[in-house]
Amino acid sequence: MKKHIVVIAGDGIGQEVTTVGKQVLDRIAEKFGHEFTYDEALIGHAAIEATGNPLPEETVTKSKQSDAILFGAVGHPKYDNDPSAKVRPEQGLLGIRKALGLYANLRPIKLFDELLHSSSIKPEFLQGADILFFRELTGDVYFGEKGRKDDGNTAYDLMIYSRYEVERIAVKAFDAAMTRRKKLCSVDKANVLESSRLWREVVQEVAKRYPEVEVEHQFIDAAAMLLIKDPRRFDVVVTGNLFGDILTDEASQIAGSMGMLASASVGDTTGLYEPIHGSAHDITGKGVANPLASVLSAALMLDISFGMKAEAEAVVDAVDQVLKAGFRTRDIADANTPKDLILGTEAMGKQLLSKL
Ligand SMILES: NC(=O)c1ccc[n+]([C@@H]2O[C@H](COP(=O)([O-])OP(=O)(O)OC[C@H]3O[C@@H](n4cnc5c(N)ncnc54)[C@H](O)[C@@H]3O)[C@@H](O)[C@H]2O)c1
Ligand SMILES: CC(C)[C@H](C(=O)O)[C@@H](O)C(=O)O
Ligand SMILES: [Mg+2]
Repeated sequence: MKKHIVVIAGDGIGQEVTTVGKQVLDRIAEKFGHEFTYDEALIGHAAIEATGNPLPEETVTKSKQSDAILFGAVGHPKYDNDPSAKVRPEQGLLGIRKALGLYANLRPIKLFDELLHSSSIKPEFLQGADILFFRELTGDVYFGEKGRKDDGNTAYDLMIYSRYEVERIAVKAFDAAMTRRKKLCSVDKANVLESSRLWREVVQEVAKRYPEVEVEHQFIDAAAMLLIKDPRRFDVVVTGNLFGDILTDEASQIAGSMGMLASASVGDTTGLYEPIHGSAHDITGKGVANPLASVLSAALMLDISFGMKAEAEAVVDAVDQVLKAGFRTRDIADANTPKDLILGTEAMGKQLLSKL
């Protein structure tokens, strides 16, 4: 199959990890007889530096014309420490999600067996944990009206959801639950927020179309607690943009590290595949970032956008083999990991390629 992929590496470790993600895609193409062509596009701080705009029009055009997008990360300390900055790298990411109508962000929480004992959570609470988050991605407080009033002394971000926005993400989540363990947990704050009461109402309506799915509703505060206390109780979780952002960073500790969590942002058009982590200023340029989230995002691309199941499985299997062989990046190593098995980004990539 011929596929055209746009690589939007972005900022910080985004550059380092997408290099490995792309190498893995190349190896898959070679191994399975596909032809993948690539283009690059700017976003975030890198785009601001080059064009003054965190999301140049050209990036949107190239993305729309592609078959899939491999995304790295955006962010720069310069803006994190300057709340008054009007132009920010993160606007690039939010903008491309909106421009491409990528309303569903699938974040699988997959714990590789080999990492069971290196997690900060006790293995007896973790073994067998397997959660698929559906984070709504183009609505909520992220995209509601925002601003300042009273001479800048009051600020607001409107938390807003429309029925159709909740319905379409709920349908995707229920459809996925039907292919899994048929359990769905919807997370909101309906005891306080009106937008959450609409959320719950719509999820209850959609649930009637899926009588086989066992549905529970949890408030975000309780869900955050249950995720650590008993991760195995969850199968599919559907939630809003902000709650999903926070809960999945928390859930990264079930998988071992932020560097292990991949995601697929899908909707109306071209899918965008992005690790859940950011540009990680603290390790940028050190060559120690874990590339597996990018590699596993590439696997999601193969599966979801290209329908290449065997190819996707080959990638996940290679990750599994590398971990079984004992190799670790720093973030997933523990006190028992021999020093010579702790690899940098590039060396981890080489190990993966050797398994493919
Ligand atoms: N999708 C995105 O592009 C995205 C996501 C989150 C944060 N950000 C941006 O990234 C910047 C840094 O934010 P942050 O520090 O809150 O979050 P972060 O995800 O960048 O980093 C959080 C912690 O996880 C570690 N980490 C993250 N990815 C890793 C990897 N692949 N391997 C090893 N360790 C990894 C980092 O070193 C850091 O200690 C900010 O500017 C923020 O806005 C972007
Ligand atoms: C950088 C930021 C805009 C982004 C988000 O909040 O969606 C990030 O945290 C993520 O999880 O992809
Ligand atoms: Mg996040």
